[in-house]
Amino acid sequence: MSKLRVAVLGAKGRIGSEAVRAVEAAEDMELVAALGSGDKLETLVETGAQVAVELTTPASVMGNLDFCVRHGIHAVVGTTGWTDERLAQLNTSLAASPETGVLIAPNFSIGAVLTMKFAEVAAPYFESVEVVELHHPNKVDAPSGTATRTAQLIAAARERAGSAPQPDATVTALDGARGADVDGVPVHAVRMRGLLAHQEVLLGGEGETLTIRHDSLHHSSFMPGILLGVRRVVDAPGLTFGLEHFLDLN
Ligand SMILES: NC(=O)C1=CN([C@@H]2O[C@H](COP(=O)(O)OP(=O)(O)OC[C@H]3O[C@@H](n4cnc5c(N)ncnc54)[C@H](O)[C@@H]3O)[C@@H](O)[C@H]2O)C=CC1
Ligand SMILES: O=C(O)C1=N[C@H](C(=O)O)C[C@H](O)C1
Repeated sequence: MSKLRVAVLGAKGRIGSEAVRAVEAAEDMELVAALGSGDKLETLVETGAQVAVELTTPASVMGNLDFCVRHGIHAVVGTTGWTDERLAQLNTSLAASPETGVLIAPNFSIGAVLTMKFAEVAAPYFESVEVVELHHPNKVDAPSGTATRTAQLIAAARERAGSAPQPDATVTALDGARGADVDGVPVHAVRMRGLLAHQEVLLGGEGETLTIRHDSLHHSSFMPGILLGVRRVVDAPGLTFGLEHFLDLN
């Protein structure tokens, strides 16, 4: 069987360098390009890359994906910064290249994907729910893509269930004290030396609380998800948002 020809964009970054090693170690894949900032995207075409793993920055991701989709190169995307406008733009590019697949995964770790699923299931059963994400201090965006997605899933589940708005008597608050409002769910971001990527979903009801916590302790936690994404995206034309769709969790 021929090996999948894989490129990594953001290859010198924290997760990108780990992804380079994971692709190199995968028996069914060949690393054909490892691109950093300033490297030419034409290399992807010259090396015959079939899948690009996109792990750069919110500022770079759209340009990189536009190139990949125009050249029929599938993409597995971990980079954050996704808005409705950006997703619409990507869908427009994909419509012109209907055989190309793009997976955007807010988080590649199995534990984080399950945290999102468990939070979505639990949210309608509690009056209160807030998300706290904790990351290393070099992270450039807040709140994290994972926390944003978690809050969106929670909000959608509560809306489907007809849940009442969350109780909150706050009248005066210092700016930011109640976190960011993501679809009505407060999201708090902690940046601290010593941490990598962590999240708690706090749920509260009459006389009880439930905490769902996930910790990524090393970038290796993201690698099985990236490799799964690479293997599956070649047979998944269009946009897939969330690794759960490749884990048959839905
Ligand atoms: N979905 C997931 O499971 C995960 C997602 N991430 C996300 O991945 C992204 C990268 O995270 P880190 O590795 O921590 O950041 P980083 O800053 O360590 O790495 C980003 C790398 O991309 C490079 N870069 C910038 N523009 C580029 C371009 N046009 N072409 C090629 N390379 C370019 C930078 O020079 C840098 O080396 C962030 O958005 C982060 O939130 C990080 C970990 C897990
Ligand atoms: O920047 C990071 O490190 C991470 N980014 C992603 C996010 O914003 O959710 C995934 C994970 O939390 C690590």
